[in-house]
Amino acid sequence: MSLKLNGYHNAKLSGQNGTSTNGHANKITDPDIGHRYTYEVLVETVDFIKSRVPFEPVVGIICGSGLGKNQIRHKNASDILYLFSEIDPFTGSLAECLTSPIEISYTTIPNFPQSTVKGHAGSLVFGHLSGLPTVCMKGRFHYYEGYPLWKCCMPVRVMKLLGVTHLIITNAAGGLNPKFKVGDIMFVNDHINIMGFAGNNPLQGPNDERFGPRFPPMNQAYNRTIINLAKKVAKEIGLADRVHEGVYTCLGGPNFETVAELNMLKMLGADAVGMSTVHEVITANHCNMTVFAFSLITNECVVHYETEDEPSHEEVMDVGKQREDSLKQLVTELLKEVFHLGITTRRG
Ligand SMILES: O=P(O)(O)O[C@@H]1C[C@H](O)[C@@H](CO)O1
Ligand SMILES: Nc1nc2[nH]cnc2c(=O)[nH]1
Repeated sequence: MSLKLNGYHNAKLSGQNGTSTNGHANKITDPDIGHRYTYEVLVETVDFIKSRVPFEPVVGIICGSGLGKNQIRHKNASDILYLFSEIDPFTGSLAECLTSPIEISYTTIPNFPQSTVKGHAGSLVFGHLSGLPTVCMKGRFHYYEGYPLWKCCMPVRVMKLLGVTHLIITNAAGGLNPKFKVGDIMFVNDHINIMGFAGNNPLQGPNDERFGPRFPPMNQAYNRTIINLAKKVAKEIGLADRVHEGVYTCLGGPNFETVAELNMLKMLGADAVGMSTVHEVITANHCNMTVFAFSLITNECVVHYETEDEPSHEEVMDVGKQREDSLKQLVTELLKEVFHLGITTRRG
């Protein structure tokens, strides 16, 4: 059977020549786990990107809902889209902070999934941020779009192969912690992988040691030094009373949670809930990237039946728009500090 994925034959995605930890050849027959991106397929994607971008990014940024939606103005209709006018450094989406940007639409990148969600533009933007070569994902992939977790996380491995050592992951999330207000920022210090409890993990299936180990640790998934730097930077730019630290959890979505579910998540120790990030963080840690993640609290979770407020994606995007200037300033200033200190990757 020959299925087509983004114009590339399934066979190309299912070579499965990764090393199995028990020494046996990987013979995949289960159709659900047999169509992953092999190392070689990702190299093909990376080669395409490298042929269009004249530098290697060291910083990767994944823009959350509402934080990566604006289209950069284009000079022509080709697959590489050059910015031609100067943009105010603190207006527009996070990607607009990049100087001399080169934007590549996901639709033109071999093997890349496509964005289907409002507020997720669907392109990679390359440029410099705080003087550092950076790639920014304007639009991420979610499980509820119909993508399996390994596919949602494919761009993380692409970034790794492009040279990215430090990944900044942003998301929009509902606040479970009663201290959190709409518009606050939560630096993620840990997560609860609820989808993983049921065995749904982006690393499920054959392990290719060229990416990372079969059994990666996750107890230091979020770089402590960067969280502390982010707190310092937040203070310096006047955000001290709007930032918190906390535990993020992700559900599959697309529906927002019931009152009973939210109360359960609170009891479990989650401070914010969203529909992304956890699997990206797992994939990034697996391949030895240094991770910093933060949530923009776009709504307060409704934990009482008497409350009539309802969350909506429109509200999520509106809050993203309102807070994007602060977030951009935070990321820009933080990056200066991170690379001044020279923080190394997890495994040296
Ligand atoms: O991509 P993120 O995690 O920032 O988006 C959150 C979760 C849903 O995609 C969306 C709901 O409004 O916001
Ligand atoms: N699951 C979930 N995702 C969100 N993204 C933004 N707000 C929310 C929320 O309340 N719940």
